[in-house]
Parts: sequence; structure tokens; C-alpha cells
Amino acid sequence: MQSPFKPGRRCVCQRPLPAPFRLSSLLLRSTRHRTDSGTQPSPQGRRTRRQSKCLHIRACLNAAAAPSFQQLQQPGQDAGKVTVVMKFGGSSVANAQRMREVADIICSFPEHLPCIVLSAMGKTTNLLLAAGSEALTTDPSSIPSLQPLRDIKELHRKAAGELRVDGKAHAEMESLLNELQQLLVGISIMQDLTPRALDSLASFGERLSTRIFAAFLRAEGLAAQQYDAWDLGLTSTDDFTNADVLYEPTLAKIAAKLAPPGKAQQAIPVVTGFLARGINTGAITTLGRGGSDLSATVIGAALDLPEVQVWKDVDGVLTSDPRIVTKALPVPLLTYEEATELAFFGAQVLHPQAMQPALQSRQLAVRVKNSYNRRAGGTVIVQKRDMQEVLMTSIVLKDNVTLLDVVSTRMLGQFGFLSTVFGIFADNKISVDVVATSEISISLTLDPSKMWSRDLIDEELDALVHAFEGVAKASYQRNMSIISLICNIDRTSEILEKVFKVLGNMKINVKMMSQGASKTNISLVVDDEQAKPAISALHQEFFKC
Ligand SMILES: Nc1ncnc2c1ncn2[C@@H]1O[C@H](COP(=O)(O)OP(=O)(O)O)[C@@H](O)[C@H]1O
Ligand SMILES: N[C@@H](CC(=O)OP(=O)(O)O)C(=O)O
Repeated sequence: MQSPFKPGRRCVCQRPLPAPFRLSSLLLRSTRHRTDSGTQPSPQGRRTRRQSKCLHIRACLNAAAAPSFQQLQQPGQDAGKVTVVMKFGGSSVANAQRMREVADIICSFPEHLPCIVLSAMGKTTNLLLAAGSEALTTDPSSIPSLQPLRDIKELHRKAAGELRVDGKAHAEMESLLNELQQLLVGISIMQDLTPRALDSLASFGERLSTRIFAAFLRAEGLAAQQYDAWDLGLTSTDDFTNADVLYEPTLAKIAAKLAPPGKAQQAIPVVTGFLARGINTGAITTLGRGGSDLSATVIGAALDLPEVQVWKDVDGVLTSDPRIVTKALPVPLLTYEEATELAFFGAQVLHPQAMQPALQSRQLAVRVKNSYNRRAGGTVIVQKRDMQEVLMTSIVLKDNVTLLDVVSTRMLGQFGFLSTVFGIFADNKISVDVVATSEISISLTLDPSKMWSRDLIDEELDALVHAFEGVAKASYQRNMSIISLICNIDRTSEILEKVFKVLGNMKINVKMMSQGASKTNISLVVDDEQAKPAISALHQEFFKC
């Protein structure tokens, strides 16, 4: 958590939506009751800030007394259409108090009709996966006492109780918790945890959080409707644990469901992030860790919206991972390409695929905001930005990678060498991050997370080296790190001069370097234990902090 939430301020959307989308009468109602600056007294004078906030929420959310979204539109406005997608990550919905804050954030944009995408509460996904692997070594009769399962039950029951969710949502929650327990008993009996079962297991987090939150909004008087991603038609490949969204069937189905022509949206949709259904199996799939960002941008693109907001626990995309550089600064503006490179090369803040829908739509801005510090400007991610003044944007770490050297055993100039090498990777389903080649040799880094967080194990690496026999001589080094410099490639000489001055002073040897095709990224491979000190020193050099 970067900064504590400061109540009482209204978060001002920096790029207001076009007038036809504004729910003007709602805005008028709510501003009358709101303490906008947090320091000004409310119009009612004696009301506390919390009371004013409650009034504000009620003014926004009171669907029973207040008009529906449709009624709130001015004549001639595009009635009842979703105008923004707001995604809240696990840290933003970690408990009942956080869910209240999220409701407050939603209300601070009364001009918007949002579609809400939620992740699982707090660390629920990790708990679910831990429960799955513990179930493999637990007797079926002892499953109910598994600690991660007990933690999950306690977290959700406590939140549901504190948020006064209705009987129906309560029953749905209990039914899901029971189903989860049954699944774990099944895993224990079968002594098997397939990727498909892993995805079913991981799905419970989002299915629970969205039901509780939608019921809470209803308890606060706001019309809200929970959707599982497949209710909206989110369809993926059948690559369990890391499925790809299939855009063609998905986008049209979401649009038909959430924006049917001539029909107004009657309730705020609250949708599970991270989940889809496989096109062939029809089974639950997940979009890879952090996949709710992608769910949000897919929905934004399907509805042709100008903005998707992803709310996190940091002030935006930062100049480095704040766990490495505590003084890392927010980056106000990024391009889709920069954000993709940054995410692909290890910055956990965004899902690597999340910009794909934005790239297709081109008018979709992705805004990263801090739900703990709404006043922070955040980061806006767009198609293009002026790079003239930019030298360095962000310094990213991907650790625990393996460096593989492959040297051809044949003559110089041999054609087909590269295609043979990459064919072997394809056969072994291994993805490659950074590549540097000469005519007879190739060095590359291998993605350690072939599946979830499982490392490439030694036997797999030995099998890979074996697969090159007869074509090339291969050797590998584990425990390497990729430092990625997201920067202005037009100023490479200036950047590299600074980089090598810093690394030279620290006596850090760069094992491999790649710039090549990327327009935004220079990658350096160093030993794992040197990477974090190197990043701190590089950050100091480029950002002076
Ligand atoms: N360059 C970076 N900028 C911002 N956050 C980063 C960066 N690199 C890593 N992080 C980490 O990403 C976290 C936010 O991402 P994530 O945990 O997925 O958020 P959420 O669960 O709220 O969606 C931050 O708490 C931070 O520790
Ligand atoms: N709950 C899933 C999906 C997700 O997007 O989570 P978060 O928004 O908290 O990173 C995960 O933990 O991977």
C-alpha cells in the first residue's frame, strides 16, 4: 500500500466525457450534498464529512427513491448507456471497508454510468491455489479444516456480514463456498490437480467478490447486477491457467448484452474479472495472473468507450517497482506499446495483454488510479505521446530467468538455423523473452513461468539442451535477471552512456543486451543478485531519487 486513503475529496476525471453521457440531474443532486474539497464545510454546515459522504452515496445510489439511470437522463441524451469501465484490483476490495471506499469512488463520478469489474478480495486467488495444492496431500475428511479454505470462508463471511448483503446473495455465497469445498474434496480423492481444475478453483475468488459487492450496492440503495464473465460472453482459448481472449465472439456478445440497441441499462453491471469460458470445452478458464485488467479493457473495447479506469494500490504506473525503489515516481503518460513492454518484462502493475483491446479500438484510454489516494493524478495510457523530452520512463525487473546459449555445430552461413532453434522452443512450448543472434549462435532468455509460478525445472532444461543435439551445442545459466529500460530509443547513445557508467562503477557485468526491434525498450541481462542494486542506482541516475 503506497499511501493512505484520504477521505473527503472528489476525484476529478481529467478527461470529462462528452456532454450527452453526463447524468446531469444526478450530478446536481449529489453536488448539493457533497463536501467537494474535504476542507470546505458542507452546505449543511454542521454535518460531519462522513455524514456528508453518506448522503452523497445515498444521493447517487438511492435507486429506490431516486430515479433509475434512464430517468436521470436529460431528454435527447443517450439514455442508460455504460460510459466507463472501472476495474478494482484485489487490494482495492480486500475487505468490507475497502468495498465501502470503492462504492464511494464510484459515486464520486456521478456523471458516469460505470461497468464495474472486480478481482478477488485481497489475496484470495493465492489462498485458492494454496488450498488446491494442500488438498493433494490431505485426507478428504480433513478438507474442511484446511487453513486456506478456512481463511477464505472467514474473509467472505465477515465482509458479507459487515456489508449487510441480502439473503439471496448470502445464500449464493454459502452455495459457492460449499461448491469450493466439494471441489477440494474431489481434488483430494482424485489426487490430481489439472490445469482445468486449477482454473475452476481460481474462479471462486471473483465469483464471490462480485456477488458480495453487487449485493452491498443494492443494500445501499443502488440498482446493481452481478455477472459472471461468461454471462456476458467472454470467450477464450482452452489454454487453462493462461487463456487468450477470442475477440471476435467476445466483443459482439458483450455489446449485445450491455448495450443492446434502444434499451437502457437499468443497473450497474458488476462483472467478474480474470475469467472466461473456453471456446471448445465450455469450461471455466482464467486469463493469467492479474487478468482482470484485461477483462476490463475487453469490455471497454466492446462498448467502444473512451476510458477504462484500473484502480490499484499505487499512484499509477511508476518509474520502477516501489518494492525495489521506494521513492519511485508516477509516470503521468504512457503509450500502449510502453505499457505492454513494461508489463511483459515484469512490472506486475498491468497484465501484459491488457493493451491489446485498446490497440484495436485506438480511442480507448486506460487510466491507472490509486484507490487509496484518489487525488493522485495516476497514469493515462494512450496510443501516442510526444517523446521529445523523454529520456527514461520506467526501469523494470524480471528475475529468476534462464539464459540459454545455442551455438550451431555446422558451418557459417547455414540457413534454417534460427527456424530450427525456434521450432525446438515451439515443440517444447517454451516462450522466449530476449534474443540476441549472430550468424552461428543465439543467446536467449527463457520465461520462467511456463505455468503460473512454476519455474522451469532442471530436468526440463536438460531435456531442452538434449533436443538441440545434432543441430547445435546448447548450455544454460539459471538465476539471471532482465533489467528492462523503457525509454526513448531515439536517444540510445545518451542512455547507454549513463547506464554503462553506472554499471561500470558497480562492477556489474552485462551478460547480454538487446534493443533491436522494440521501439521502447532496451534489455540488459545480469546476475540475479546484482539486479536490484543496479536498478536502484540506475533510478538514481535517471530520476535523481
Ligand atoms: N512499475 C510499477 N509501477 C507500479 N506498480 C508496480 C510497478 N512494478 C510493480 N508494481 C507493483 O504492482 C502492484 C499493483 O499491481 P497489482 O497487485 O496487480 O494491483 P491490483 O491487485 O490492485 O490490480 C503494486 O502494489 C506494486 O507493488
Ligand atoms: N484475482 C486474480 C486476477 C487479478 O486480476 O487480480 P488483481 O487485479 O488483484 O491483480 C489474480 O490474483 O491474479
